[in-house]
This record gives sequence, C-alpha cells and structure tokens, in this order.
Amino acid sequence: MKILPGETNSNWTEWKSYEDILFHNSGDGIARIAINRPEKRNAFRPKTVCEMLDAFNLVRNDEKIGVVLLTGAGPDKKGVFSFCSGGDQSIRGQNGYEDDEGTQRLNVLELQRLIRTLPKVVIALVPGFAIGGGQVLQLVCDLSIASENAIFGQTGPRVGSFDAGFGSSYLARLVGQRKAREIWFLCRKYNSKEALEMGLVNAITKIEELEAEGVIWAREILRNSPTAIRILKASFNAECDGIAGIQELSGYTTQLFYSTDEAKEGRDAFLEKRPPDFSDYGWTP
Ligand SMILES: CC(C)(COP(=O)(O)OP(=O)(O)OC[C@H]1O[C@@H](n2cnc3c(N)ncnc32)[C@H](O)[C@@H]1OP(=O)(O)O)[C@@H](O)C(=O)NCCC(=O)NCCSC(=O)c1cc(O)c2ccccc2c1O
Repeated sequence: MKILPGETNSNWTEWKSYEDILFHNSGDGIARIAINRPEKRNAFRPKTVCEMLDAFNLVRNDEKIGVVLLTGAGPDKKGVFSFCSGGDQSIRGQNGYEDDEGTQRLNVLELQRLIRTLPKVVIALVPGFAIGGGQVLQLVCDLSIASENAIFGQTGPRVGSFDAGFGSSYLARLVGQRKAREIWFLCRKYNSKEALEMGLVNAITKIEELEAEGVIWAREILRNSPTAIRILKASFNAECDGIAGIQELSGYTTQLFYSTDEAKEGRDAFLEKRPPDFSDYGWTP
C-alpha cells in the first residue's frame, strides 16, 4: 500500500488495522508506521498515540524486524504533506488532551521513550510539516530523512504548551544550546536545508524518493549485526539518559551474560542446591 509518493521495491502488507495510523510490514525486516490524519497535518490525539504504542510494541516483539520507518501519510485534499503537527489542539480540554472517553492523557512521552529504547533502528521520514510534538517525534528517532519541502519548528510557547523533556534537552544536544533556545523561544519555522545544517536531519531527498531512500538506509542497516546495533543504540542513549540509559545498556549485557557457561553455572548451582564453581572462568584481562 502506498503512503508517500514515488516507488519503492517493497511489498508492504498490512500488519494490523487501526483508525489513526497505518501499519505495514515489508516482509524483509522493515516495519512502516504512518500517522494517517492528513487533514489535521497528522496531529496526534490520545487514540493516535495509543495505536502507535501498540504498533511499536508489536515491532519490538518481532525478531525479524530490525528497522522501523516512521512517517506521515499524505497528501491532504489540498496536496499538503505532513510528518506530524504535534498534539491535536482541538481536543485540548480544561486540563490537557482528552480522548473520546474524556481521559486527559496524551501518552506521547511514553511513545518517545519507547522509540528511544526500542532495540531496533527507527528512521523518521519527514515528507512535510514536523511541528510541535511532531518535531519532537522526529527528534527522538535514531535517524531522520526529510524531503526538500519539509518544515520544522516549535509552537509550544505560542499555543500554551511545551516539551521540557527530550523536546528541549535532547534538542540542545543535537543542535546546541543557542539554536535550541532560538527554536523554542522564537517559534520560527526552518526548512529542510536549515534542518540539515543544524543536525536535525541526516539527509534530504526529493519527496518522490523519500520512502525509497528510507528503504535503502534500512536495508543497509539490516546487513549489519543486530546485537552490535542494539547495544550501540543503548550506548548512544546512555550518554544522555542518566541511570535509565545505563539500565538499558546494562540490561543488554546481562542478556548476553546469560548465554555464557559462567552464568549458567550460577543458575545450575542454585537449582542443584550446591555452592557455585566458577573456577573454570578466568578474570579476563
Ligand atoms: C502545521 C502548520 C504549520 C501547518 O500550517 P498550514 O497553514 O499549512 O495548515 P493549517 O494551519 O491551515 O492546518 C490545516 C488544518 O489542520 C489543522 N491542524 C493543523 N495542526 C493541528 C494541530 N496540531 N491540532 C489540531 N488541528 C491541527 C488546522 O486546524 C486546519 O484545520 P481546518 O479544519 O481549519 O482546515 C499549522 O497547522 C500549525 O501550526 N499547527 C499547529 C501546530 C501546533 O501548535 N501543535 C501543537 C504543539 S503542542 C504539542 O505538540 C505537544 C507535544 C508534546 O510532545 C507534548 C508532551 C507533553 C505534553 C504536551 C505536549 C504537547 O502539547
């Protein structure tokens, strides 16, 4: 199924049907998640975020998937493309975003954390507007490729909101403190060339080539060692995620340790109610 213009040699099949997002599997290691509210510039509401959380969790548990392409479906009826324009302002209630049941919880911070800790590579494909929380979503992806027409920016201080987590601190890590303050304090818009110059995106393509480029990058990544990439991602995260980042990285080392005879000896000794014998295992230099 086509979500962005242009051809790719991927055979996308629908993975699961949702209301606000489109979710596909290439069959060769790539998943594609697209916000599908083009008439609202792909703004997200609680339902959109819950569906994305569900899709990302399905991806997480599928050993065959190594790369996720995150994008926005389009164009809208006027021919405008968007990645995502952030929180849906039309459902902001008295105390925040409200879903159909009146729950005032957007869950987008949980989604940001899931994208960051997902043990796979997430590539944002930005075909147009990446504004507000949409800009933060492309920020927390591992890699980001924009089309020539893409527009980036923050609006929080103008619409009475802000993302003082990854949206500001991690932004400053990527683009530097001065630029990050400019982006948030002035709420200007930046084109894809400016985004590339400040390190917000990795590459720019024509919109017709955006998805194909994403697939090329994904296939290049998929040729490499899954364990090496997973631990490198955790290491990049650990550098700025504090103890939670160290926890993520250390979890993977524990997982690797479990597969050694040394760790198995500890488990077996406990189960066999005897003292462990680690004498076969040296203090590796
Ligand atoms: C994105 C735009 C710059 C595009 O401008 P353009 O002129 O091309 O289009 P229109 O403005 O005419 O929009 C077309 C159509 O879409 C509707 N729409 C667009 N964006 C939204 C939106 N975010 N919410 C609801 N609806 C939207 C628009 O109303 C039009 O509908 P019509 O029926 O009138 O045709 C421009 O649209 C724009 O600036 N949009 C708003 C961007 C914005 O302010 N986003 C929200 C920022 S706050 C946020 O995202 C956020 C993020 C987080 O991570 C949070 C985390 C924790 C707590 C809170 C968070 C949070 O609030």
